Amino acid sequence: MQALLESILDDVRPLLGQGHVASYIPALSDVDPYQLGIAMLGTDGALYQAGDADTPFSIQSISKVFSLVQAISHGGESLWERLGHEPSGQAFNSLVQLEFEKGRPRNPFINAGALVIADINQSRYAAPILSMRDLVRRLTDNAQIISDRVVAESEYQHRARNAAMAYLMQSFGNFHNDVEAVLKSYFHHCALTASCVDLVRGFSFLANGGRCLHSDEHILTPRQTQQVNAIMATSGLYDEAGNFAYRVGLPGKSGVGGGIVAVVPGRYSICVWSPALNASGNSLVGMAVLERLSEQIGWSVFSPLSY
Ligand SMILES: NC(=O)CC[C@H](N)C(=O)O
Repeated sequence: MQALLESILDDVRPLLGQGHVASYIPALSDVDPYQLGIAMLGTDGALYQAGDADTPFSIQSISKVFSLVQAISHGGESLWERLGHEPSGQAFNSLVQLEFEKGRPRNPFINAGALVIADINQSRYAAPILSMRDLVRRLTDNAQIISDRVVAESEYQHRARNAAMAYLMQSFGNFHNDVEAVLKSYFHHCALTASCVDLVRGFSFLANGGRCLHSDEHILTPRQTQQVNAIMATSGLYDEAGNFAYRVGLPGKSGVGGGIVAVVPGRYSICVWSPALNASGNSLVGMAVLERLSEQIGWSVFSPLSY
């Protein structure tokens, strides 16, 4: 497995230099686009890593999975009264559908949906920024995880689009807390910084029936785990979710920091990171790595041979 990861990284290195780092968040535009790392954690505890797998990066929308898990664990099914679990077929920060559908976001992994989830968590926690950071520290088994204040501040300065979504939802009665306060929480969640190795630990419960691998903590029920994986598979890569299902065939979640997490249910959590993005805001080289991995090992939740 180790040799395979190394050879896949060597294989895709010529693609480095294609795509663009996210520049609409100025603090992310300075990141060196030539970085590339991968980590994989088996449910048997075996950890494999290659390239820049220990380098922390901005997890951005990967945090939307942690926020959803937090909301499910205190609210259960009731959150689906405020948003759906249908793919959107739109960009992660699109506004059009939101007005047509009367302020009810399609799913928790587009920005509008994640803002509703952040609003739900804001109602529940006295210190929403810290409670999310602590959840991520617990899940990744890394007490050093922090939210990068420079990134969070930069996102807040350039919040117009996310603010427009939140105020639009408020106008439809689907936003309960102070919009500016929820935006700050949301940006701090996006600005959490973690490495590929941290994130494979952080996502191990989704490969392991809801139980965290290192602590055996029960994070979600097996049924809830399957449901979160299903939403990742249908909506985790925004308007590229179909392409990801076709090319990779695993539940996945991307972020504009260039990270993509994928889950092989019952077997592995995987995280690949390379900062330059394609037109849908997903890591260009990350997609290529996961495609080769899935091709060479034959993993896909759509293939009977892999299970
Ligand atoms: N796709 C992403 O990673 C987007 C997250 C980013 N913080 C935003 O709100 O725009």
